[in-house]
Amino acid sequence: MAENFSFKLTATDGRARRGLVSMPRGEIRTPAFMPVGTGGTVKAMYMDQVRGVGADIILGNTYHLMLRPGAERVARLGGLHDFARWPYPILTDSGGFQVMSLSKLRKLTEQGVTFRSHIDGAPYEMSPERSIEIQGLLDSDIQMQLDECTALPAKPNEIERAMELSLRWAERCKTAFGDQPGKAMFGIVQGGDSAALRVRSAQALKAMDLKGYAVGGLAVGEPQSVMLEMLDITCPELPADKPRYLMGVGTPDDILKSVARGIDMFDCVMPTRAGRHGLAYTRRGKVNLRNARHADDPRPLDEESDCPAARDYSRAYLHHLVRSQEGLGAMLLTWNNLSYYQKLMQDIRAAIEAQAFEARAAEITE
Ligand SMILES: O=c1nc[nH]c2cc3[nH]c(NCCN4CCCCC4)nc3cc12
Repeated sequence: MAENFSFKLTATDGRARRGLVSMPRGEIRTPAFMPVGTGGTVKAMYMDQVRGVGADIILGNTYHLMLRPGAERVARLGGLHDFARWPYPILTDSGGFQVMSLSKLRKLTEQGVTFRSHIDGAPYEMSPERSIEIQGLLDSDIQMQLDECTALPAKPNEIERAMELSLRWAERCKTAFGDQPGKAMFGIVQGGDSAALRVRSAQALKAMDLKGYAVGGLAVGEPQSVMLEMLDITCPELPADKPRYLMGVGTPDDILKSVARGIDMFDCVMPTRAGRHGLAYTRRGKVNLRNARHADDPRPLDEESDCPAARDYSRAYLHHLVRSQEGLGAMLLTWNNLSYYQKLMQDIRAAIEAQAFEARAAEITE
C-alpha cells in the first residue's frame, strides 16, 4: 500500500541528509532536484524524458495555471497529472512570489493579494484559502502555503511585517487544507536576512506541525554567503524528521553547499532556462554553444554521459542549431542540462550514503 505521506532519513553525513519521501503517486529520493514545469510543461521536454533523466517530482505554478488555462478547467479535465501526462508527484508553488514578480497593479492586504494578470490585465484576487483551493483543483501532491516573500535588501520592520503576515497565512492555509491523506501542505520560513526573524518564523511554523518546511525569501538577489548563513540559522530550528525545501535554488554550487547545511529539496529554472539560451552544463563546467569556437568541434558535450543529448551530438551541430534558432537546439540542451542536474543529485545522494557507510564501518571496527 503506497504511503499517504512519510519521510524517512536513510543516512546522514554531518548536517547533510539522505532520505525518501513516500506519497501515493510515488517516492522522492532526497536530496532531490525538481525540474520547473511552470505552465504544466517542463519547457522543451517530453515528460517521458523528464522521468528518463531521473526526476521523481516536478514543480508547477499556481499563478500561471490559474491565469491560463484556469484551475477549474484543469480540474474538469482530470487534474494536472492527467492534463500534462505526469503521473508522479507534483509540488505547486502558491502564487504569491509570482504575483509579486510578474503581475501588474498588485495590492497586498491581510485578506490576500489582488492583482491584474500579466497576460491580459484581467483582475484576480488570491487569498490563502483561494491558493489552497486552486492547488486542490490542480490535484497537487505538495501544496505550498501562500506567503509574502520580501525582496532583499529590505528594512527590518518590513521583513518582520511580511514574516508575521506569512505566519498568519500559514495558519489559514493549514485550516483550508484540512486533513488530506496522501497530500501535504508545506509552510514557508520567511525572515529575510535577519537571524532573529528567521528563528521566530521557523519556530512558529514548527509548532504548527506541518508535513514539510520550505525556506523562502532567499535567492532573491542576496549574496550566496547570506543565503548560506540563513540556512545555518534556520535548518537547526526545523524538525529533523520533516523534509526541508529551499525555494528557487540554484546553481550546482548553491545546491552542494545547501545540502551540506541540511536541505533536502530544490527547484530552479536555471537548467531549463539556460538550455533555451544555448548554455550547456557539463562535468567540466558550462559551455556556451552560441560561441563561434564550437562551429567545427566534432566532440559531444560529454562522451561518458548516458544522456543522448550529451553523448550523441557534436558541439558543432548544437552550435548550428542554437545559431539557427532551431527548436531542437533548446530541446537537446534542456535535456542535457536536466540530465546533468539529476546526475549531480544522484552523486550527492551516493556520497552521503558512502560517507555514512564509512562512518558506520569506522564505528564497527573501533
Ligand atoms: O519565499 C518564497 N515563497 C514562495 N516561492 C518562492 C519562490 C522563489 N524563487 C526564488 N528564487 C528564484 C531565483 N531564480 C534563479 C534563477 C533565475 C530566475 C530566478 N526565491 C523564492 C522564494 C519564494
